[in-house]
Order: sequence, then structure tokens, then C-alpha cells
Amino acid sequence: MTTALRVALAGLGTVGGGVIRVLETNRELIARRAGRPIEIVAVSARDRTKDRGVDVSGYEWLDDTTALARCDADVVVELVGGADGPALALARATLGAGKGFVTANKAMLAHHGAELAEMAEAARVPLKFEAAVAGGIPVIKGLREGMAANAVSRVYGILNGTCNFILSKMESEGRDFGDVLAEAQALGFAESDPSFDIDGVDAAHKLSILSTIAFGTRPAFADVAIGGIRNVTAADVAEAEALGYRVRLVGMAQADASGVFQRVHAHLVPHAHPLAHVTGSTNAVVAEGNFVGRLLFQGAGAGDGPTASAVVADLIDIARGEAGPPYAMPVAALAEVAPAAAGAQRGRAYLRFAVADRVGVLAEIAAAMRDAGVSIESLIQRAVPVEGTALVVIVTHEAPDAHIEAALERLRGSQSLAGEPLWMHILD
Ligand SMILES: NC(=O)C1=CN([C@@H]2O[C@H](COP(=O)(O)OP(=O)(O)OC[C@H]3O[C@@H](n4cnc5c(N)ncnc54)[C@H](O)[C@@H]3O)[C@@H](O)[C@H]2O)C=CC1
Ligand SMILES: N[C@@H](CC=O)C(=O)O
Ligand code: NA
Repeated sequence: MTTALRVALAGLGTVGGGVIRVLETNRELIARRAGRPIEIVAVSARDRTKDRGVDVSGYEWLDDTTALARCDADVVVELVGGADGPALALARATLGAGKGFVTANKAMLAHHGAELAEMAEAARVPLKFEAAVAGGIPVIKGLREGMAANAVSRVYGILNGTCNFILSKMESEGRDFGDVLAEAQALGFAESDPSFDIDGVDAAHKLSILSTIAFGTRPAFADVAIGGIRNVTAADVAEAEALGYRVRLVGMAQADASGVFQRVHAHLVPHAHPLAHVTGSTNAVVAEGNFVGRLLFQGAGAGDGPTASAVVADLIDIARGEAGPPYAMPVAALAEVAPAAAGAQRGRAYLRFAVADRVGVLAEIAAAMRDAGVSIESLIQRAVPVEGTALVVIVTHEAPDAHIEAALERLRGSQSLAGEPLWMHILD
């Protein structure tokens, strides 16, 4: 057998520990598939003395994470996290030293992906990030390689395991989201700052990476319209179910003549749609190509084993000598495309209002809808346990987002409303 691929590993938490376990458990099989052994030679993390359930005593320990770029390794794996700070310093140092780089860090890629890809291309070394989007699902490989012959019109899906875990629990147990978040954190799915998960930022990071590969456009994280699940209540989940839908946080990117539209938002997904049946921390991505048609990628989007599986798959690709530009085409060939106007997007909407239970409230809401040109498909009013208040749920006919926003804007601040209305898109 030829020389081993020597790996330096930064970050020994959920995913880093998983990578060590995968490489140990499947050592022989991986070596046969890669054509040579893959060996960790050096590691770095914040606390040397911590018990991680994996033995790291056989590897060189470096307190300075950036120094891994200068150690005797062919490839550096970054599993520290954070858009900037030590992760970015390590990425720049590694690619600058002409070594391959593997990361699960979607935040860093969303903000600095083009710069890092340019560095990798200039040095002719691999930059790989399968674990950064949808954890163990080979969706980067699927889009970058499997769909390389297609013009992709739309890519969308469930990109955050924490939110999906929370929404599934709210669905099956009728609990509110705050109660369930701590469970997702304990299982190792949540980001170190869980607001990235529940406010849709993590899914937006991932969506911007998918868009770049799918459409051949420059990364444009700043153009993603972002919403989360913080305001979705157990009552919304129950209303959606009664209407024939499940609530899911969906990242949606589509390209047309006017540009690329990217949005992360809570959606009502019809029971008949495959995304409605994606539960727990599972992720699923749908991609539509002009020759292959619609593809569905589904599986574990978070957690130590699945995410580490994707990291090690990248290492096996590198050991085999598989190369090519990180984004399926050189950064210089990526198109600079204007963001499509969010307000011009059309769709049906679920609108929920907590209202004072008094004469004229429904007429006020209906008038705001009428004046904004939004046609109501159905309207439900329910009394809620808080005396004197009611819940009004409206499902609209298809309308431009700008019209719905205008109706909500007119109602904001109304004495009839107790709190901010909730708007969820309905997936077609
Ligand atoms: N946990 C998951 O299910 C998934 C995580 N990811 C990404 O993988 C990366 C790692 O995530 P986890 O393993 O969950 O995080 P974690 O918090 O479990 O582990 C982070 C590791 O980095 C080390 N670290 C943190 N700050 C450091 C610093 N300043 N200098 C040196 N070492 C430092 C910590 O000591 C720890 O060993 C993140 O980018 C995350 O977004 C991606 C997909 C799934
Ligand atoms: N926090 C993320 C982890 C994987 O990317 C998630 O919940 O999906
Ligand atoms: Na993946």
C-alpha cells in the first residue's frame, strides 16, 4: 500500500470525536476504498485534559490551532466552528501553505467561501465541505457531481436538524418550542449559539452554499431573506395539522430571468409532500434539474456519526486524488447575479393573529386584506384560554408577498391585535 494520507484535526467536540471513531472503527475498509490508509497525526482543541470518550494520546497535541497548518500533515480538518476567529485563521493558513482543507463549517463558508475557494484553486489543493450542508447526506456531491450536466431551477429543503427536531416534537407531543430546544442541545445537534438554529441563520448559511453550487452564482448569504421558528406555537402546529399541513422550516432557492431568490422561512407543507414526512433531526433536499428532473436527498442532517461520515468521505476523495474546483466551477466563472425581489414572489400564506375578542376585529383584518389585494381562501376563529382573546387563522389564495406584507403592515399597531401576527408560506 502507498503512503498514508496524514490528517491534522482541529476541534474534538461532537463532530471531531465522531471523525476519530469513524476512522478507527472502519480503518481497514476505508484504507481499501481510499487506496491508502488515512491517519490522524495531530490534533488541537480548547482543553487538552477533557475526557471525550476517544483516546487522543497517540496524536501530537498543539495548543495553537493555527499551527496545525504547519505540522507534518497533508490535509487539515476544521471542526471548531465560527465564521471567523480560529477557524478562518486555520483555513487561510492551511490553504496558504498549499495543503488540502476539509470543514463542516457552513458559517465560515457562507461568509468567506469564495475567498477560500480561490485560495484552494490557486494552490491546486482540495477544499471540501460535504458535512457543512445537511450533515451526512451527500448533497454537495449530489449537486456538484451528480447534477453537473443540468441547469438547476430550484433547490429547497429542510436544512436544520434542530428546528426539525423541535417542530416534530411540537407535532407529536403538543409541546411549545422552548421546552424542546434543551433536548436538541443535549443531543449535540444545536449550534454553540442555538439562536443560529431557531432563527434560521444556520439554514441560510447552508442554503447559500447550495445556491452557489446549484446555480453557478457567487455566494450571496447577505441576500437570503431569513426567518425562524421562534414565533411558531403549539397552536399553529395543531391548526396546520387540521388544515392538512405540517410546519417545517424550509430553505428555498430558485433562479429565473430576474435573478436568484433565496429564503429561509417557516412553511406549511402539504401532507402529500415528501418534506411533510421528514421528522426528527433528519434533513431533506429537493433539487430540480432540466434533464434529471426532481431529485430528493434525505437522511441524517446532524449528529456525530452522520456528520463525521461526510467528513471522512471527503478525506477518502482526497486520498484518491479526486480534485476539481470546490464549487463545481472555478470561482472566476461564477456569475454575479442580482437577488430577485422578495416581494415579487407569489404564493399562498398562513396568517395567524392573536386578537381581542370583540366586535369589528374580523372586519378590520378582512379590510386590510381586501385593500392590499389579498383574497382569503379560509378563515378560522377560535377562543383561546386567555379571557377576552381569540385566535384568527387565515389561509390566503395565491398573492405576491408584497401584498401580504402590505396587509400585515397596515394591521401592525392595531388595538385589536395582541402581539405580532405570524406569517408562514405554504409550499406548493
Ligand atoms: N454537531 C453537528 O451535528 C454538526 C456540526 N457541524 C459543524 O461542525 C463544526 C463543529 O461542531 P460540533 O462538533 O458540534 O461543535 P462542538 O462545540 O461539539 O466542538 C467544537 C470543538 O472545537 C473546539 N474549539 C472551540 N473553540 C476553539 C478555539 N478557539 N480554539 C481551539 N479549539 C476550539 C472545542 O474545544 C471543541 O473540541 C461546527 O462548524 C458546526 O457548525 C456541521 C454539521 C453538523
Ligand atoms: N445545528 C445544525 C447542525 C448541523 O448542521 C442543525 O441543527 O442542523
Ligand atoms: Na452533506
